[in-house]
Amino acid sequence: MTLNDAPVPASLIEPAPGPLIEARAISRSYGRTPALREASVSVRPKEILAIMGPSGSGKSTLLHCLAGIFTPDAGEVWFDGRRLDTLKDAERSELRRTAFGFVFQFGQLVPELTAADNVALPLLLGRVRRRQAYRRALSWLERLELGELRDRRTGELSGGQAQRVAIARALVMEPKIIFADEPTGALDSLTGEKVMDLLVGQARQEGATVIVVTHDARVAASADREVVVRDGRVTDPYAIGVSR
Ligand SMILES: Nc1ncnc2c1ncn2[C@@H]1O[C@H](COP(=O)(O)OP(=O)(O)OP(=O)(O)O)[C@@H](O)[C@H]1O
Repeated sequence: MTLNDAPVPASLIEPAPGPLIEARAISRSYGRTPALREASVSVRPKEILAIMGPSGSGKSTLLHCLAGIFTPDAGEVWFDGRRLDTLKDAERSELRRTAFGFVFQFGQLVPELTAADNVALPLLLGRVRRRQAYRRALSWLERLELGELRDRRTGELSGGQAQRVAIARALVMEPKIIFADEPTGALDSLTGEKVMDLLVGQARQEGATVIVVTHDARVAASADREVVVRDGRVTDPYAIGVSR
């Protein structure tokens, strides 16, 4: 076979997929405090992106704007070919409920409910039948090695167990994208590493995109790419100081 007969790799024929989610020069202030200044970032489908940067630099604000929880004062947010920041509140809430999953630092679980109840909850709110909702919830709890704790109230779980329940609850809806804000911030380093491995491993299996805000370089190391936020702007970690 000559070089000319060699099959052309698909990556050279097919264009790289466009971004799944993108912030275009977004700015956002809290009163007179600017938190984001024309920040831009784009994330490809199935990519795991870590957002790092000093305290107060605007990481959480960026994540909240990407997730449609906050609306930027200027700039645009695009998700899956649709402009997110100009959607009506009801449409944006529906998108958040169906296509987005969230894992925050303190899980945001309902402590009086059991692990199974917490994971089934988003399905029940989406009108999935009770029996099916619990079947799916239990299968996710098992995937996250929590099957035995299904009937335990989440207020009585350890931090690491609670974060795994929060991951199960985020993934049960089969979201296209998971937003995680310091998901391991309240855990010791070993537990944090395990929780992050589970989040990344399960997201990869499901083909979900993950955007994770973290201070922890080990958490960032399990991402495909990292960006750094400084003074409300996103900079490439390999070209510090260059605005994108
Ligand atoms: N609710 C608020 N009201 C007023 N200012 C706020 C509010 N939330 C954030 N800020 C300010 O906006 C800026 C960016 O905050 P943000 O929480 O996005 O940063 P961060 O990088 O996530 O910080 P950290 O790593 O400490 O969580 C900071 O100067 C912060 O003090």
